[in-house]
Amino acid sequence: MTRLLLIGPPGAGKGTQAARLAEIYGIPAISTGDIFRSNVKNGTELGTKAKAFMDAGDNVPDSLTNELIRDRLEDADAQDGFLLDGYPRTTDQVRELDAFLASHGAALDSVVELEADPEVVVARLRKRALEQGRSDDTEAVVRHRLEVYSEQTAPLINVYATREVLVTIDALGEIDAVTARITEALVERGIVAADAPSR
Ligand SMILES: Nc1ncnc2c1ncn2[C@@H]1O[C@H](COP(=O)(O)OP(=O)(O)O)[C@@H](O)[C@H]1O
Repeated sequence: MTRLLLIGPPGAGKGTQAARLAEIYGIPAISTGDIFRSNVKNGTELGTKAKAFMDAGDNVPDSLTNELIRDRLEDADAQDGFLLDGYPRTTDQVRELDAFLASHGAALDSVVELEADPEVVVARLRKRALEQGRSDDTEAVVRHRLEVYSEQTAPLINVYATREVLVTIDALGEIDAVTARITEALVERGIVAADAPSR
């Protein structure tokens, strides 16, 4: 049973690491960004409401996001653990997640912060824009997403540090090396068993 959360600026590699950690630990990776994007693609009501915020690089309103996560965390596959990527992003979302977990008698095991220099993440996102063409990867929107991150999301790192669940990982370097840093740190802290695979 592992309940993990990945936090870090856009472009730090949360999505990439989330997919790998989910596979290693056999838990679902739940990415609010991916869920919103698939709703936009499928033209759902939620997608229609979220699209303008996403294209501007702003957070989707907490009410929509909280509802979506509440539903997703009720799914059968999330009952034995999960890895949240991109949620919570605001103090209101932290309160919502705390209340949800408390009402299920659960708590987060660890919050993994992926730390990366802002200029490096801008460069990474520019490269991704060329390769994948995400509509929120233009330079101006990327810079705005970084501002939104430092204003609304970065303060959450202190909240989790105070609760002593924070693990800070250097997100620079090879993808495999970053995954290994995370899995080693989780073993060191006794959050996952030492015989769990490390890659
Ligand atoms: N927890 C959330 N709360 C509000 N909006 C969100 C949340 N997660 C994702 N979004 C929306 O989806 C967009 C893309 O999110 P994401 O894929 O996590 O990208 P990144 O972290 O790389 O900026 C965000 O800019 C925002 O509009």
